[in-house]
Amino acid sequence: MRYVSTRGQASAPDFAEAMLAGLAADGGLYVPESWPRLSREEIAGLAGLSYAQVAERVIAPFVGAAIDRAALRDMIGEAYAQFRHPAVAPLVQIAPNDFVLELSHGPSLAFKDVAMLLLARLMDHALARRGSRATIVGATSGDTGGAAIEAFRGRERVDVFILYPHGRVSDVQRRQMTTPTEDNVHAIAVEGTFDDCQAIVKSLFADEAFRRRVALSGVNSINWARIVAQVVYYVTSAVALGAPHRPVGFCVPTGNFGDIFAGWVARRMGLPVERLVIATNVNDILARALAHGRYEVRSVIATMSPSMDIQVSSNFERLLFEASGRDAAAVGRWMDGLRQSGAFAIDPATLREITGVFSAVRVDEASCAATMGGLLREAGYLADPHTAIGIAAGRLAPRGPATPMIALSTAHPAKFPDAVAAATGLRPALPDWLADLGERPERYDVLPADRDAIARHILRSTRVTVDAI
Ligand SMILES: Cc1ncc(COP(=O)(O)O)c(C=O)c1O
Ligand SMILES: N[C@@H](CCOP(=O)(O)O)C(=O)O
Repeated sequence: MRYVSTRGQASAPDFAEAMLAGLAADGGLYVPESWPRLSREEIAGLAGLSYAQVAERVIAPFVGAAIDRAALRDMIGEAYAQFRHPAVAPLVQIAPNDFVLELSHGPSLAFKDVAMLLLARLMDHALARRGSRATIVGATSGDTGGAAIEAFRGRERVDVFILYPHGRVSDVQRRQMTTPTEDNVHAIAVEGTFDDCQAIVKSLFADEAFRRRVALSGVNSINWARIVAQVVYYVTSAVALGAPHRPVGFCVPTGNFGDIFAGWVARRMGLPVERLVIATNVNDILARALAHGRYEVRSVIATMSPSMDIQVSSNFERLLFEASGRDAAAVGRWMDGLRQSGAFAIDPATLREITGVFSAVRVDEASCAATMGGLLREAGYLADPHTAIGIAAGRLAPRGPATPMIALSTAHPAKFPDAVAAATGLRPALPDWLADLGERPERYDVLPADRDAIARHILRSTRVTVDAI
């Protein structure tokens, strides 16, 4: 399978190259040249299979000949054996037609584990075949960092640098990044927002000399391999509720738009998804964009769902590319507008395509807290603030009366104990393997939101430079 960039000026010959590149050389994001399809019969045939078996069938067409099928099967098997629930991503019913898809049974207690544990194995495999190594640089608003550090810690072929906004992640999220002792992982507290961190990462990717010098790669959802692994749970959950014979809706707590874009991919492959609901907190750029056709960056507001405190929602670019009929020139103009003035207008035809499938609902802090409290009282369900935003948005979004709505539970409540305790009166405890997290020594560097300072820090610290390859 060949991959093309959303900006039209770069391509990758296969899955492995697209994965190792992370971001395309023209600044765009990779998507497959064509979309694989799952027929109704193939979808029906997934019923009763294990999560790993479904994952292999969904992921294999995107990987093509780049990785041997038996090796892919082994890596998938190993990755999903790390989950603490036999179903990997179990569905919980909270009302007659409302379900929660729990994605936080992995080692870092967030949905990021689903993709990251596989990505670490896929990258190792691709690097070993090339006899090379990589420096991974990622930005996190809280969860990607912990999952990436967990998945890549101690791996010989990669050094990992994670940029997070200083003082804007929860204590548990920070400690997951700062307490691992392996010397191939580095946490950097950036004096800025997540958007600053993400902009710095993108600008490092745009620096060809730096990119080559450190063999740069990425683990954010700008990396196609992240998205493809996330498609799987849309398929397993829809099939569990009757697909292909019964359509479903999904509501997804959204920040960087990677998770919900994976839902769009599942639909594009043939899964009967009636509606995809973008759930945002008060950082509502996507809700405003869908309502008014204008994507306009504002200042980030800190909330009790910090992982969604994002303005520049990277994967929206992939949706714009698809919804505009793969008009790379238009995407280039929109992204130029965003860089120059912090805004762009979406043309009416593209907006119609988007709103035909997606709805967007903004959930404020009071509704988020009320949803957490109500869920515990009425359904006995303890949700974290991100999940609560998804559930609240699903209740407010337009839907057919018979269509089951699946809210994605993206994090474990114990990652946000203060917010959960304030809303419910219950303070969730960390699971056994993280019980002493608060006592482990921390190790991190604090740096200004300055691209050059961060580039120098990475160059000084990485063991991977082209001279060393
Ligand atoms: C707990 C949690 N929920 C939701 C999101 C938003 O997901 P996405 O960035 O894929 O839209 C994130 C961050 O990515 C997260 O960590
Ligand atoms: N919410 C994310 C932000 C980065 O998203 P990604 O999916 O693009 O890695 C986080 O928790 O770090």
